[in-house]
Amino acid sequence: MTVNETGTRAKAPIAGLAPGRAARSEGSLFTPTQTETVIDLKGVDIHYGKAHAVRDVSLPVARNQITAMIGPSGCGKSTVLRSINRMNDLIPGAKVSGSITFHGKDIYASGVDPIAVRRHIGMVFQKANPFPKSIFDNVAYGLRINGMKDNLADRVEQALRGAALWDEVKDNLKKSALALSGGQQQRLCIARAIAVQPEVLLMDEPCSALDPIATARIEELMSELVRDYTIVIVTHNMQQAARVSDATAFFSAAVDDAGERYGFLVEFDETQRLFSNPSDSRTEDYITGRFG
Ligand SMILES: Nc1ncnc2c1ncn2[C@@H]1O[C@H](COP(=O)(O)OP(=O)(O)OP(=O)(O)O)[C@@H](O)[C@H]1O
Repeated sequence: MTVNETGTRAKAPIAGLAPGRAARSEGSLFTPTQTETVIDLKGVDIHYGKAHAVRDVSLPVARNQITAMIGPSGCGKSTVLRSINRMNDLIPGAKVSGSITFHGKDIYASGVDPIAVRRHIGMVFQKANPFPKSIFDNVAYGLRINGMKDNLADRVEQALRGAALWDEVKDNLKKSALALSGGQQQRLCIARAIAVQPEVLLMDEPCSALDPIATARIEELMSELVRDYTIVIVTHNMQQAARVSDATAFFSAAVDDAGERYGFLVEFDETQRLFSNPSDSRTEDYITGRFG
């Protein structure tokens, strides 16, 4: 993603991205048609060492939509999310196979720089993780390391405005980020993520450490951000998925014949339909609380 003269976002290919590999699986049950597919997972398998943690996931992510991933603990939601911007590369023994494309280009192709991938596909974590630096320096961090140092103050302001935090911090930009409340810290992390103008934001349970008021604020913010960004969120909170997302992927876990536990995608559909009329009984059992 590059910033043009008017400050609007323009798509730019990631240097070194080659055309996508052939997909191995048959695709998911539902393809969002309203907007273009930005990220496309096809037949994705993820191992941690010998453990085959996630099996055969196919999932298209549509532009300017919120795609939610829900499911019981340990079914692989975070693992799949991390594979979308190559964060799993940082985990020793983690291996992703199958095809994950960004605008049709394979993000795992040789020659693709994972740091460039993460600049286009940013991430916000479960627990707000501001650096022990000032509010300004937290937001400026990614800009500096990516060489985006022109108009630094303006870019920081825009990111803080985009994360709905500017009015609360504009007079205290030199204050330590660690002095902010939990909800403010999470919005600061969102500002840090959007400062480098990514196209996609991955959010791994961004509200799980927040109180209901701070959670509502982040949910409201997500509905504003989705006008400019494509968002994928992992959440334990089904009500949250139902409230904020356009499409929902329900994951579950099973044990294979060898006794090994693995996660897989059960159903992917428009959020409203998945929650009101799921096509798989396992989804219905989960959303109605009968899962056991
Ligand atoms: N860093 C890691 N090293 C080894 N195994 C891991 C690692 N992270 C996750 N796993 C394993 O992969 C599987 C899926 O875990 P993951 O955290 O992706 O599930 P999840 O659905 O996000 O769970 P939760 O909702 O509890 O966060 C689990 O069996 C887990 O133990």
